[in-house]
Amino acid sequence: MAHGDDTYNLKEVLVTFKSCLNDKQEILMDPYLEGWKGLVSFLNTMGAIFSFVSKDAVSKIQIMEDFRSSDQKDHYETLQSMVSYELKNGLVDLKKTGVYPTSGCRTILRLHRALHWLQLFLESLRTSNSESRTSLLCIDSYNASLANYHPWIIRKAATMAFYALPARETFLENMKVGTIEEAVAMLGEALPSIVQIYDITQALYAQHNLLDLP
Ligand SMILES: CCCCCCCC/C=C\CCCCCCCC(=O)N[C@@H](COP(=O)(O)O)[C@H](O)/C=C/CCCCCCCCCCCCC
Repeated sequence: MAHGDDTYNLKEVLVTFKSCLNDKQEILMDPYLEGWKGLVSFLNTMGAIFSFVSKDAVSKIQIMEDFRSSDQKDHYETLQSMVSYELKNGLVDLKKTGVYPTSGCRTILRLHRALHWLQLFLESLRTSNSESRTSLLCIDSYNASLANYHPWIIRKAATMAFYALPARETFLENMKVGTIEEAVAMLGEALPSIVQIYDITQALYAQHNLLDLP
């Protein structure tokens, strides 16, 4: 799926997240980035109001894809190998932004925080009812996660954009995975892998004191 490609199949995207773990419970970079690219394609259908979000996600995906096509690509095969390689070689700005403003570790940390938002949002979408407002579900999930890392101006812009989200039933229909009930069931199937990826990444970053990278 290319950047900015507006064709998407959310079922495939969420299945891609399922394929992120290898048998050593390491997170494979390529399907992780593929999953994000699919989400961005879906986001692009939500209107130009989200283009500032989409651009930021695309630029972070691109940074990681550049690592994956560089001479050092093997070190970026999993999140675990990336952390070990970058730390061993002093390639991460640990305290303040300096020589490595776009290290793999800090770039993945931004996507990882966004994955927490996604997890909360999908869970609330799944368990809400037809009366619930998607915009409010999204605002609540955002405030409980990503917003804590964003300055006032981004929080304001994000909140305004969330009000443009369609009603819950339209949103679920836009997912194009069948009926509303089927879309809800698909969220239930996809969430455990997203939670697992989030938890493994969180533990990896906590173990190496990387959760506050500038
Ligand atoms: C099955 C249902 C599907 C739900 C579909 C969700 C689609 C979401 C697609 C992409 C999510 C966007 C991920 C955004 C990554 C943001 C990373 C970040 O925090 N970046 C900030 C910090 O970066 P640095 O400056 O330190 O490099 C950056 O400042 C942020 C800029 C843009 C604003 C980010 C707002 C994030 C809101 C995320 C919610 C998206 C709303 C989607 C609504 C469906």
